[in-house]
Amino acid sequence: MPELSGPAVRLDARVDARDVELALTVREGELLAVVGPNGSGKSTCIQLLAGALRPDSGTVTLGGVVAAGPGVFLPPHRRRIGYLEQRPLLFPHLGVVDNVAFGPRSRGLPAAAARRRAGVELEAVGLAGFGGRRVHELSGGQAQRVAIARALAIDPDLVLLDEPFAALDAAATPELRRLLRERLRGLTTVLVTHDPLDVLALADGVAHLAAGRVVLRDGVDAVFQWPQTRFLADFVGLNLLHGTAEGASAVRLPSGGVVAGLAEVDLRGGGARAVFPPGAVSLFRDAPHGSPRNELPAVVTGVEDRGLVQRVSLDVAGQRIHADVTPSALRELSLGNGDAVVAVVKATQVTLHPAS
Ligand SMILES: Nc1ncnc2c1ncn2[C@@H]1O[C@H](COP(=O)(O)OP(=O)(O)OP(=O)(O)O)[C@@H](O)[C@H]1O
Repeated sequence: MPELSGPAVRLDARVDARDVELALTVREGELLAVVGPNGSGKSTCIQLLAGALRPDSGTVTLGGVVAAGPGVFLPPHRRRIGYLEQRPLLFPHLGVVDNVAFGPRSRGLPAAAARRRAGVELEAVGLAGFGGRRVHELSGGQAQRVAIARALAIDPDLVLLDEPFAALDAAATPELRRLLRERLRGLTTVLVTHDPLDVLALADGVAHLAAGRVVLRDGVDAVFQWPQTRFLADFVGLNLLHGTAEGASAVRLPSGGVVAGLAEVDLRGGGARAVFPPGAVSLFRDAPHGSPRNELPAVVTGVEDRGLVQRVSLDVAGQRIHADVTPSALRELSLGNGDAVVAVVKATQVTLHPAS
């Protein structure tokens, strides 16, 4: 079979007035998370891809087609892009099914076929039977599901997600993340987010933007274990251990240890990650007897004074985690680099995620 030529998305474009110059590629079927501080260029990135903004120089290539470049500019409706924003922005004068059918219809599908397609998409987001509803009869979470159905009903070449859960109440978010994870499988996607859990649950890779430039492009595991910038370290703020799923509620590390936790999504075997905050880790010189908790043999690789807490960096058989301990606990343990310790974490403080 011939190799697919080039990435699904290639952005290499400059917007003079914003001093934004972004260069990045996204592989076919990859979900790339774009993160960065306020004003770093995340929205500009989305606008360039969507066709809401024309670059002053450079090119935007989508599926091998130049969408923007010297003498070329495809407006949004000529790009096959599924767009999901913080707010669902449904047409208030149309019913649910017509909101979803609008895209396929305006791309030339006959009315009946477009409505059939809309029905399939609504069913896939758990809203079978909601087609006849009015938009104002939906909850915030249901409206966002309709927006997902609408975004995917056009068979997009590229899906853009701009803080898709930011406006939802926290209780609705895990279910929607699960749904998006399932619905986006195999679709090339760019996700802008301020939430590390979105990155964990959805992303294959991460692009870190600062001052209008891509300063780092890395895999999710690497970003969590070895954040290369202060921003990323603060952004992730969580420990991640990579391994393979062991049953429904544990991850087996390559070194052999097992970390039990709580799984939001069915792990289904294969790669899996255990995630927990540094504050959930206690350190001991020797394994505490009879503890039902996760115990991980580790070696101290550094101690950083963070004011109220001391952040201890630990090597767990080649993977890195952090423990936040009080200054007095650190003094009691009198820890130094190279010391062997046992890191203990309660299973209820560990969440487990499938690794894509
Ligand atoms: N409409 C605009 N006109 C001129 N400059 C703009 C405009 N929108 C954004 N900028 C500038 O472009 C740069 C990138 O902004 P952008 O909105 O892309 O950042 P962002 O990462 O999305 O920020 P946030 O997290 O606050 O949404 C910033 O310096 C910003 O001030």
